[in-house]
Amino acid sequence: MPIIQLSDVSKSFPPRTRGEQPLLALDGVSLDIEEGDIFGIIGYSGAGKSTLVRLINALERTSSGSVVVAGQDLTRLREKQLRGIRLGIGMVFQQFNLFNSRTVWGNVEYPLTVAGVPKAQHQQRISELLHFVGLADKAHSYPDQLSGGQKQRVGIARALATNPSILLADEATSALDPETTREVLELLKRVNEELGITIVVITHEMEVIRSIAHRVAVMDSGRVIEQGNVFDIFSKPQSDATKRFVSTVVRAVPEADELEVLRAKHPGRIVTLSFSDADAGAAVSQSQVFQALSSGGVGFELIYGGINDIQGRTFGHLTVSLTGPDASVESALSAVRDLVTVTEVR
Ligand SMILES: Nc1ncnc2c1ncn2[C@@H]1O[C@H](COP(=O)(O)OP(=O)(O)OP(=O)(O)O)[C@@H](O)[C@H]1O
Repeated sequence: MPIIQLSDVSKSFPPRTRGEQPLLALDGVSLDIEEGDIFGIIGYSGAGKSTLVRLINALERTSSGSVVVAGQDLTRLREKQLRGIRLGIGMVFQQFNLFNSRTVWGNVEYPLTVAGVPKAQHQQRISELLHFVGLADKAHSYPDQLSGGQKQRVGIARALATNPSILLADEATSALDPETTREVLELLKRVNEELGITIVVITHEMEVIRSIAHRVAVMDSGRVIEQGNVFDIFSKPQSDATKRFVSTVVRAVPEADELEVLRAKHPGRIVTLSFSDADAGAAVSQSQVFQALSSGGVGFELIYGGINDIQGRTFGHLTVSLTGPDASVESALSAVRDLVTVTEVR
């Protein structure tokens, strides 16, 4: 049973000026997010990600379709019941949203007070949370005395204060440098693994998806255009938008301008060989591929690409230039096609 289930969800906003069409921010979105998962949602600006988050944490209502969170259909609940649902969902924001006038301790205490947790329990809970995020020594600092990464750690501690079962991280690392991003993503991973909290990560950065997500949905113009486990999406993206996202972290097929440079240097026939450990016998087939290529007097040179590791599994795209008599190249390639995917580079 998924902990979050969206079925055919649409959300439209009234037009900004009279006579215009309503704006369809979400258009028939269906998603199942399993308990214990780290689920990534990626899309460019305006794709509908934030709207989706606001439906999951019950800040907005759907125009049609249903949102079920922890077994409760939010579209059927009253405002008072929705408040209960919100308590079970922690939020982490891009701009941290801390109270600058309160200390780190005060920021983490705030949700405990709002939730009516007895004062006598605050001390232990806050201290536990600050230890968990590695900020026990900053309890009495104010946000403007902290680095971006430290601020986001406070944001995470605050989001965890009331023991939510779900954490929504909306562009949580987008304001951070790459090194700090890695630290915050590692912390989110610990939140998932050690505390068993389901995490929904909203981002426009594929590197974030690669680093921590188990499953991912790609959004474009209010729709989910592709979804699946992260390895499959990275190794075999289907839609153009997904391919563009993947190409930001994976060198697959050379772009037109790169190809021009490669062609000038390598006169042979250029093909890309795509490997994946999901293909049967992949470990063996790499050496078989190179044997097959070099047989029959065919020369080959690796000119572009690389092998990628996604959560312990490998795939790669290697572009090679093949030289030799046409018939030999063709026969080598037909043997190779039995082992891996071969794409002609034109
Ligand atoms: N309250 C609103 N009223 C009118 N239009 C809205 C409202 N909220 C969002 N939209 C519109 O819905 C579309 C989706 O916006 P949304 O903020 O969900 O996208 P996003 O993928 O989160 O983008 P970003 O990363 O820029 O926030 C946009 O065209 C946006 O202008």
